[in-house]
Amino acid sequence: MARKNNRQILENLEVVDAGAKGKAVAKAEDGRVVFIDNAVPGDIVTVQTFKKKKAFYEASVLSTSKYSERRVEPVCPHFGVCGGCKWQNMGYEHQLFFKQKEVEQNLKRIGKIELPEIIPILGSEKQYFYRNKMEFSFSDNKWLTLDQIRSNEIIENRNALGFHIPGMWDKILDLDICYLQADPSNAIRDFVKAKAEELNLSFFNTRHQEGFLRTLMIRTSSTGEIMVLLQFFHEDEENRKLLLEAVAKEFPQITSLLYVINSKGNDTLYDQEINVFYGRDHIFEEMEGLKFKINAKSFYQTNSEQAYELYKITRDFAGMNGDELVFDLYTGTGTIAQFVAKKAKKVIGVEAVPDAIEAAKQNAQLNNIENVEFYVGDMKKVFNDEFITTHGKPDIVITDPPRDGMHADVVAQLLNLSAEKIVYVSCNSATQARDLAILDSKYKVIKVQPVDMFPQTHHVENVVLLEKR
Ligand SMILES: C[S@@+](CC[C@H](N)C(=O)[O-])C[C@H]1O[C@@H](n2cnc3c(N)ncnc32)[C@H](O)[C@@H]1O
Repeated sequence: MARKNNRQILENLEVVDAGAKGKAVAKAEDGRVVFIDNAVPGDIVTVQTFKKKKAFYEASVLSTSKYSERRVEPVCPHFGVCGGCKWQNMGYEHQLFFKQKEVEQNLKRIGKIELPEIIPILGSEKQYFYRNKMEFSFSDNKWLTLDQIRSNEIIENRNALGFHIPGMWDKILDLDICYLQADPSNAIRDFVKAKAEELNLSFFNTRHQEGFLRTLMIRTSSTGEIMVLLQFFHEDEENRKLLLEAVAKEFPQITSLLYVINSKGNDTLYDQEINVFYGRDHIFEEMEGLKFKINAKSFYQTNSEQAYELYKITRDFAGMNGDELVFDLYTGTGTIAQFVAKKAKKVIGVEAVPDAIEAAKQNAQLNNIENVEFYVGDMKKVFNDEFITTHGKPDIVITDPPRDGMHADVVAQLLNLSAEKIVYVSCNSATQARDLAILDSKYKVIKVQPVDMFPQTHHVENVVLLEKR
C-alpha cells in the first residue's frame, strides 16, 4: 500500500462485485471494502482512494493490469463522463447477473427471512433507446474534457445542451448523442441547440441566474405521439416564437409543443403554468387497450415496455378471481390500479400527489373503469383505522412505494390489516428487505421476481408476493 498526496494507492485489487449505486467492489488488505468507479468485476486494478471510512474506501482507477471478460466496448462516446449509463462497459447478461445478485443479497442480509428460489430477472428487450422521457439542461458553462483543458485551446462557445455532470450543479455535458431515448429525440435536441445559436439566444447560467433558455423536455409514447417542452427564464415573445415556430416546422410529428416561463431559482416544473404553443397539452400512452393521459407534469414509468411486463407480473402474483377488494398503495396516476381492475371486484388507490390522483380519476373515466376509487394523502396518515372502516378490509394489497420504502406506520397497519396477500413492488430492494423483515411475523415470501427497467444502469425493480402464514 503506497501513499501519494495523503491519498492511498491500493495496488492490484481484484474487482469481485458490482454494488449499490453502480460502483464496482473490491477488498483492501486491511479488510475494508473498496468502492470503485468505472471498473468491472473481473478487472485487476490499481486505485487511488479519495474517501476513507471505518468500513470502506471510495476510489478511482489509476491503471488496469487485467481487463475482465465481462467487459464490452461502451457504445456511447460520453461514457465515463456522463453519469447516465454507468454499466455500459459491462455485457448485458452480466448486468442482469449482478442485479439479480443484489436483490438476493439484500433480501438475505437485510431481510434475514426465509426465501423461495428467486425467479430469474426479466431483462429488457430494448437495451438502448428505452426511455420515453428525457430532460436536458441549457448552460453557457459547458463541461470541458481533460483533453480540451490540456490543449490550452481557447473555447469561445461554451454553450451546452445536455446533462449535469454528476455532483456538479452548474456544469453541463454538451451531448452529441444519447442512447436512452429513440429518435427523433437526438434530432430534436440537436436542432433546438443549433437554432438557438443561430438566433443568438442566450443559454442559462445557473451561478448568475441569467440567460434565456433553461430546459428541454421530450416525451414520446408507444402511440407515436411526441411532447416537447421548452422552458425559458423570462419572456421574450419574439425570440420564443421564432424558436418554437422553427421547431414546429422542422418536426411536424410533434403533437404537443409546450413552453414554460419560469423565473424562479430552480427549474422544477411542478408549480409552473404550462403553455400550449400548438397541439394538445397531453399525449397518450396505451397498455392492453387502456389509455393513459400524460401531461407535462404527470409521472409515468419511463420504460413503457418493461412497465407492462412489471404490471403483468404484479397482476399474476396477485392472482385475483374477480371477487377481491384490492388496495393499490402509492398508486401514482393509478396505472396499476386500472391494470388490475378488470380482475378485481373493486380497487382503491392512494397517493400523496393531488395532480396524480386527478389524472388517475380522469384516466379511469376515459377507460370506462367503474370499480376503482382514488384518494389523495400521505399514506401514513390516510391509511388509518377510519380508512379501513370506511372502505373495508382488503383481500389483496399491492404496494409500490418510493425508494425509501414504506413508513413504519404503514407497515404496522399492513400487519394489523392481515390481507391474505401482499404484492410488494420496489425500486430499492434494500428498503424492501427492511420492510419484509417486519412483515415476516405474519407473512411468508412466496415469490420473488426482479425486473430490469433500466439497462446500462445499476437500478433494479423487484416484485415480491407475500401470503399470510
Ligand atoms: C414508485 S412510484 C409508484 C407509482 C405507480 N405505482 C406506477 O407504477 O406508476 C411511488 C409513488 O408514491 C408516491 N408517494 C411518495 N410518498 C408518498 C406518501 N408518503 N404517501 C403517499 N404516496 C406517496 C409518489 O408520489 C409516487 O407516485
